[in-house]
Amino acid sequence: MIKILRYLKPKEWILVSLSLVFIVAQVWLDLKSPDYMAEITVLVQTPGSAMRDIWLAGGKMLLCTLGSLASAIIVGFFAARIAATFSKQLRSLLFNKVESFSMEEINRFSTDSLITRSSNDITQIQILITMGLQLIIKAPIMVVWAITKIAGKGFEWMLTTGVAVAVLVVMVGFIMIFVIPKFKKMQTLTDNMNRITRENLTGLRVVRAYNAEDYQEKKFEEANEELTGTQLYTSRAMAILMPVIMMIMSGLSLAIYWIGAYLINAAEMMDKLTLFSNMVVFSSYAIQVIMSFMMLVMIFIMLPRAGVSAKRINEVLDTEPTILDGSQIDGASGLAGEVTFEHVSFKYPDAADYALEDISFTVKQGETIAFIGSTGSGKTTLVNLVPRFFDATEGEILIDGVNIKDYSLEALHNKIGYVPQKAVLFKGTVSSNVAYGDNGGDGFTSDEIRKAAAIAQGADFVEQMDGGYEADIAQGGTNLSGGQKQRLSIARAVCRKPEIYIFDDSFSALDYKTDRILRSALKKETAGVTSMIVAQRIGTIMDADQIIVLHEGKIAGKGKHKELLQTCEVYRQIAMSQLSEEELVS
Ligand SMILES: Nc1ncnc2c1ncn2[C@@H]1O[C@H](COP(=O)(O)OP(=O)(O)OP(=O)(O)O)[C@@H](O)[C@H]1O
Repeated sequence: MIKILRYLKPKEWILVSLSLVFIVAQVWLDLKSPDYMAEITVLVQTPGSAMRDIWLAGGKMLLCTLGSLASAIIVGFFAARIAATFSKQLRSLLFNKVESFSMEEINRFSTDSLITRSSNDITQIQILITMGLQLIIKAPIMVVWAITKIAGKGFEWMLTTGVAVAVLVVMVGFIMIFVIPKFKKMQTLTDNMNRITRENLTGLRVVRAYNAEDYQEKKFEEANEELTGTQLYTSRAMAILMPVIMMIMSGLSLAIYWIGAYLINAAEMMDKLTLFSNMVVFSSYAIQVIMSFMMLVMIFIMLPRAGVSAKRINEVLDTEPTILDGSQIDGASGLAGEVTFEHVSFKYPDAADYALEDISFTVKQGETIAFIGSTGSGKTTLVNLVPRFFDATEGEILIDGVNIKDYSLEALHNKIGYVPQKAVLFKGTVSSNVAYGDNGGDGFTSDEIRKAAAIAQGADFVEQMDGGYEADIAQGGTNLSGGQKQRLSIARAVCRKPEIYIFDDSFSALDYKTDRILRSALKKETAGVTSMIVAQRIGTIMDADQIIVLHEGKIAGKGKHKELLQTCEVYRQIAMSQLSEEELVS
């Protein structure tokens, strides 16, 4: 918990210091009140006291109470401000950190856990600061101060107060031993709940189509029950704790007055008044001591859960991304768009086997290289190494003669127009989706957006949409068909005018005719740009300058379509399953 406080800004520390001043003032005022009460008690018991003096003492007591109230309100305001700005700061830090993560770190934490850490965990810290700042500072000061006030005012009363505090400490300790592990579990269970809810919402169509509502509900119910059970356990423990503290507090008052009655009874006439006044004052201070312990208990309730949350947030913030930024901006001159793999092997983190082994090839500027192979042969993995979504385990990848690790990530990504297997669209408009991101230039003009959409064969359907290029796109592009989404995704890559295109099975959602027209438009309009194409269809890649046939992560064949038909059995089998006899021999 302490570690996370390093993210508090100086301005917030100033507010914490000011809160400290007001809290000390509040404690002083709270502990001053009983002194005036003792004064009033003595005045009332002393014959011939002036009414004016009683009013004066009463007035001072009232001022103390009002002062304490004002201080509490001010501290409350400060605490709310510190908590809100600190949460904002943590949210931004987490967001930026997660953005710098490679797929390895994201998979390690899991998306659901990262969402809980950025929302629920931060809320726990916010609650602790809002409610706890006052208590954390006030309780210890109050305990020490109140004890010094009552010290020496009567051994019997001190002993009674000591016993009450001891009972309280044992009770709280006992409950905490059982409750703290549950708080830790609660955050993991919240992750689990988020995972199931998210899975259900994103896969809703499949859930319905397969009548899997009951199955999903059962999964949800199990997670929900477990979370509720844990919450109930902790709430019940706390529900026992509070009345017990109140009982100890009332019991202590009763014991002080009871002991007081005996002491006053046995005392000389002259000492009775002093003893009575001491008893009244002592009981007030003793209540303050117990109240302070009660505050400490509340801190103990909030602290473990917030502590767990702080640890989870720190875990993310302390994680160093495995993909480190280089500094190079430009590649070797005259090589714009050249990609070389030199004996590249790759193993997914925690995987036993290599997904790619000893891959070597070079594709020159303006050429098209295609990757084909059975499902799971490593095609996506291979192209994902180029934008450094993962780093190669062995070997080197060069772009324009420079190792991709030496480029700044921004410069590297500016060279690439990446179209993923599954089109990703963001909430906004057609234009904002096509002119997405930054390519290191001055942004994109509407002509460039239209041209990119036309090359991607998307102009016709965009113009028919309500609002054309300003038409709304729902989150995830749910108001578009698969092929339309894919075309906008391709237009986005075209619009940034990259040196290298990466099409990861990006044409599969298009019909054969559109696929062919789109590729010929791309070839014509973007001559000089290197293309790396992953495809399942032979028709999509048979014109490529170079085809790499992958089989179980290794290169099974390399060459042009006709050569491969002669030399590569894997390729021939794929081709035979897709092309007619005439197409094969032509
Ligand atoms: N994130 C991951 N973690 C661990 N293993 C993975 C991961 N992604 C893919 N793999 C494994 O790596 C291998 C290659 O997967 P890849 O997605 O590259 O295949 P692919 O040829 O693109 O398949 P497809 O044509 O079905 O898209 C597969 O065996 C797969 O199980």
